[in-house]
Amino acid sequence: MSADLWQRGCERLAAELPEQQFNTWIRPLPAADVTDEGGDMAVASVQVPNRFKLDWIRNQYAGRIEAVLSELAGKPVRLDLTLAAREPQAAGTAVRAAGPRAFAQALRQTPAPNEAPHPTRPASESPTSAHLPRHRLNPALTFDTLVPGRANQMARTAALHVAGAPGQMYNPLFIYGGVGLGKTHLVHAVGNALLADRADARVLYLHAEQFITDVVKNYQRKTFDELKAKYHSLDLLLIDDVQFFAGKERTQEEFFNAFEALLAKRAHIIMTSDTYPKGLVDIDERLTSRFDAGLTVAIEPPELEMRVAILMRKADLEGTPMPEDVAFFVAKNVRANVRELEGALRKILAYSRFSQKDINIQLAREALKDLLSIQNRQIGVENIQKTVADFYKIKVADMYSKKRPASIARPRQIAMYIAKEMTQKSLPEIGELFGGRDHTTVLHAVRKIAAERQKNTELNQQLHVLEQTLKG
Ligand SMILES: Nc1ncnc2c1ncn2[C@@H]1O[C@H](COP(=O)(O)OP(=O)(O)OP(=O)(O)O)[C@@H](O)[C@H]1O
Repeated sequence: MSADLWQRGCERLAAELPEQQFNTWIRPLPAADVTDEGGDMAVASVQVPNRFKLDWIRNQYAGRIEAVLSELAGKPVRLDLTLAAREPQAAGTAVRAAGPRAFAQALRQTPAPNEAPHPTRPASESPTSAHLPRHRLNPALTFDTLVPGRANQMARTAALHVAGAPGQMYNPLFIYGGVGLGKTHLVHAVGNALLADRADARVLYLHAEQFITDVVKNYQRKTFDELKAKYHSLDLLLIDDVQFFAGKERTQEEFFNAFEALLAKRAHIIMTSDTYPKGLVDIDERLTSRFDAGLTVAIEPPELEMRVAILMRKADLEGTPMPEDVAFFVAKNVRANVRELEGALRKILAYSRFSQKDINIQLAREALKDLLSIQNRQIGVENIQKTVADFYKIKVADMYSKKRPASIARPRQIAMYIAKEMTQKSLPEIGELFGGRDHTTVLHAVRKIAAERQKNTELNQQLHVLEQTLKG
């Protein structure tokens, strides 16, 4: 594969995209590392400096980048976006963008001072810079483009309600769920809907990480009044991934102040997180109890019919309708979350465009060959987590949460043990899938349960039932 593929791709994108968009999002990216995957597919790996940029590029440009690279390479090229490691991690290592936990963990590894998460990021590079509208909403993420279904019914209904009557019921609204299930999409939808209704509404979308950055900046400059003026004057504050506040005391304090001020003047606050308020760790109780004081709703992984609907809808939006039988085939095989569905769809579209063949099951099977062969070989960790959580009557979210009571920690260890026994995944991969835990935690769980199984017949029996269910 030609080493300058990325360079040529960028030249093409520079010609195609508006200059400002190209300069903001594509030009600053480091050159991709392009590798062949089994000959008929290549992977272009690109490190992105932060999660906000990563999500934005994935949502806005990934399809286009893949299409351009595929055309230039003469074969399908998959784009693999990863979060670049921050100092002080060794240069060249990357934190895979598998979920907020992994990223939060990377953040926590940054050195003192306690709250200086981005010592190396120049202000001009921040996603809060003038390249974006002040509210920082992505106009593509609306209620119209969000496919409804059982999995998001409660959250969507509550969000619609808030968009229609902010500052009244369900304040604050707390939305939680696993990665890639549409939390970010939903909060943007509320902001966009409110602005469509009232163009002068003061709305702000922020990833929690950006709030932290703001607090640090104002702390250094001793400009807390500005910070207050900015946040306390809003009508709607949308704040994503609040679990990132963990361990950041000063940020929590400022957020608490903003929170109280906004509620007092009946502005609305919507937050998202990877776990429910009481499941948050290293966040002051004073805050978590307030998070829970309005309405807390979960977004679950979508069921089969919803996955089919999402695929068909997104394919339509791309201008390449997907036949229903193909959508069922893909949805049956790609189950983890919507982001993965989007990835599968992109692969199929790129494959179809490149080979100039219509989309059918055969083509989908070829495009998703790698993914399907992995799945056929092994039972998914997600399935293990669900089965074990059902069996011990805990929430699936507890599998990724940092909660430690024995009633949760034990089923989690059992799930890790089964994941090691029944899948091909490595200890670090399993740790990652259990909320970004260290591989030594997984190893400890595996050894502990394996040893106990020898002595404890009741546990052995339970494990047996679980294993049969999973094989079933
Ligand atoms: N119901 C849905 N209909 C259409 N698109 C969806 C739906 N749910 C999620 N998506 C899409 O899936 C992708 C991932 O969603 P989103 O970024 O909102 O997930 P998230 O829950 O915020 O994940 P994370 O915790 O990783 O930030 C987005 O491109 C979003 O538009």
